[in-house]
Amino acid sequence: MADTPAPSLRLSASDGEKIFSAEAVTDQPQRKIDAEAAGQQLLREIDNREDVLNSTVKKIDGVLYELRGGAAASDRPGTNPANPTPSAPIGEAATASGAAARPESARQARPAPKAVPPVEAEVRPELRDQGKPRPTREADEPAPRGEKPAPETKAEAKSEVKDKTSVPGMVVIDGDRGPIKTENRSPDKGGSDGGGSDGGGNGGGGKGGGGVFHKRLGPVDFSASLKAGLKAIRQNLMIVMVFTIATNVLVLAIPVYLFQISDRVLTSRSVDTLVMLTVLIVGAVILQAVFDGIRRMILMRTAVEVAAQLGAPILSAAARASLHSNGREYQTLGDLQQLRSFLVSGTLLSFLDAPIAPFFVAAVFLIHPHLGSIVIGSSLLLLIVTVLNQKATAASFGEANSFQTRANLHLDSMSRNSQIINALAMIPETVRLWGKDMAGSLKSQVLAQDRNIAFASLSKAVRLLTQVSMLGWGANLALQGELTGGMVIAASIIAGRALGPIEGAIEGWNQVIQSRAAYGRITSLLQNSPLNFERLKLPQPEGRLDVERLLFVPQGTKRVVLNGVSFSLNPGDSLAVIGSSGAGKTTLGKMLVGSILPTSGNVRLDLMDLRNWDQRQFGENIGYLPQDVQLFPGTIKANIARMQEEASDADIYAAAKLADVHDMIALLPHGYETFVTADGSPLSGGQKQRVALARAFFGNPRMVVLDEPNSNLDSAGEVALTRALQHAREQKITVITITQRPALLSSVDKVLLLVNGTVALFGMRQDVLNALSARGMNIEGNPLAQNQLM
Ligand SMILES: Nc1ncnc2c1ncn2[C@@H]1O[C@H](COP(=O)(O)OP(=O)(O)OP(=O)(O)O)[C@@H](O)[C@H]1O
Repeated sequence: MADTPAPSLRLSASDGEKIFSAEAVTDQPQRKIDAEAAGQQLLREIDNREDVLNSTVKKIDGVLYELRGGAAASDRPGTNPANPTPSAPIGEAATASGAAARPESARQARPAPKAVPPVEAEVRPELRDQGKPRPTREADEPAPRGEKPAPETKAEAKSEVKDKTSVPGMVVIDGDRGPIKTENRSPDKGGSDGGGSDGGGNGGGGKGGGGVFHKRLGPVDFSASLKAGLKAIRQNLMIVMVFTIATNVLVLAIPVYLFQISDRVLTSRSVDTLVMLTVLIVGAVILQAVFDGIRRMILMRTAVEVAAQLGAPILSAAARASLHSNGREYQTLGDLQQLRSFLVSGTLLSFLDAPIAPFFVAAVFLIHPHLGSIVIGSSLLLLIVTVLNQKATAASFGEANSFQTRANLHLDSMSRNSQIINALAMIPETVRLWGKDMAGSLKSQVLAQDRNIAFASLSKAVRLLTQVSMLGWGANLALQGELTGGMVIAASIIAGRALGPIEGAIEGWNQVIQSRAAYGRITSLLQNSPLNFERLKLPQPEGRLDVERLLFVPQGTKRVVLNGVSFSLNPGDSLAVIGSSGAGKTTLGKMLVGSILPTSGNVRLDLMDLRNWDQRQFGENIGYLPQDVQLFPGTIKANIARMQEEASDADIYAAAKLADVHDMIALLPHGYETFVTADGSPLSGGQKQRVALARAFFGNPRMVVLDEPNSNLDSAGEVALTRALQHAREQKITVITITQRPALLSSVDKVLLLVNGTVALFGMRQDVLNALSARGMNIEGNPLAQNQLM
């Protein structure tokens, strides 16, 4: 027996599959007993290995489950009785099929052909996330009963992950990942979301009425963000105040030291007392430095916290508010910067030190009432200086700020138009425009700062004179024996500490004014933002459009751009808006997508006024190609997907296909991954327009407005555009095309002729064209030229 070699068990792997094989190797198979013993040992070995393999298979199942996006725990293979493909114990598989049999669950672990949706099958390979795990169920294998289907797209997978990881009380502001805490309102309030079956993250893909409710990230609440920001400031300031008190108490160490040296050490001539005092004071000074450092660090973190809490809400609110202005609201981000600077400034520290000043005054009083009176008199004088300083500088600082705001707007417009500025050699003119406001700002600043510096110097002089008079009068008192020399010096130092905050406040007064104004603007922007008001979530629109008596008189003008414009479109209708230049077509187009609001009248999508739609839901259900196409710095892929990170490749491809730009993109060296800069390079004007067209069609919108979509297109582009319009018609998308060219008219059902902001003709295409020719007019509504008549 001892000579009998132990049977060996070999596990081998081939072709990526784990193949279980066992070989019992014996030198003397004729010895029955040995063979039996070897056989039993082999079986034991097999049992052990089975356990190992079973647990491995379970792990693989777990990984597969995770890769499929996480079904309910009860749906895990092997844990759900309804699941027909539980992890088969290895032993059973081996018994059933012999040594080479592959367990069922191991077969599942084998990389399987992907279940690719038809549209995705055509996507270029680089569009897919290479190397990322995909659902592995074989295409022809039915989903086990009770098992949630694996997500087909990245977006679905991500949205499921998001659902799983969402933290109660933390709501992400649309388009932002900032840590903004808002009230945890139920995202499903306002009706059923239809099970969220359309996948809110896919930009609304697969929508189109039928009672499917909108699903979105959650309500925004800028007031809550503001409150959270202020709460962070308040809480931190309370902690800072504790350290401030400690620091100020420890500041007394030096005067106490002086006092003790002159009155105790020098009189007793005790070195021991001196050493002990020095050790104590050194400790106090170090502690004071540490406390001071800590409070500055807390303030610095408070500034960061405020920026993190309010940055995203301010930008969101500014973006929304700029709809009705020239974009100056964006400068509120600069106000946030101002607030941050104030939070880490010495001026704030002076203000924090101020409440402790009365205690210092009291300490001086305790040393001698005369000296205390001098300090109080000086404090009152400094307060008067403070008030005068505020009155003398407030107007000039305000003026400087408003000039600065205007100069910033010029700067912004220069950066946006840098190409035209360079091409037309307009640099001197634009710099002059900026310079005029900048000069105004600097002039006002100089005036204000001159006064501020004068008052600051005055306050400094008052403080120093106070100390001098205290020393002088203190010496006099000392001569009379009412005080010791040490007490006089200590009183002078403490007085300096009492008056310091007032002096600091005067010096930093400009900052106080600016920060107060900045805070006011931030508060007003966040509290008045229309995004604060949660709208009822409606079913996805079908694309019915009603325009009722639109009047538009731009703010500050008396010009009537649109007057009594009314018309209606059914879902799937296509309309061409024609008319001469300046007739109001673009204005009408902007009004249809809600980017400008009418002076009076209504635009309704599925009967609901645009003003009452939830903005996010509305945006996801419409498409817009503006006359002046602008792309965002990013890849073509991201631009088509409206910069949505969670957009699926299939949706991007579908939009590109619908807009007929896939072939054009495919010819670019980096395809969909081509990076587009802010000025649109490396795309040509026509290519930019076509990418923007795909962006307009992204997410299967129900209504699309195209403003001069063929203005930059060549004939191939025009053919592609016509095909896109046909696609849209098949998809029952309501399309409004603003055009001055006859080429697109063949792709629309209806035509609206706008003349001087009023509807001159509206009806079926042929009827309108007949009416035009009967009146001897071209499609711009102008009389036909002689050669056109012939
Ligand atoms: N905010 C505004 N302030 C003042 N005037 C405006 C404003 N918006 C539009 N207008 C005026 O309204 C008229 C119509 O402009 P709109 O851009 O809608 O014309 P359009 O028909 O699209 O012209 P085009 O075909 O040349 O683009 C123009 O005369 C324009 O100057």
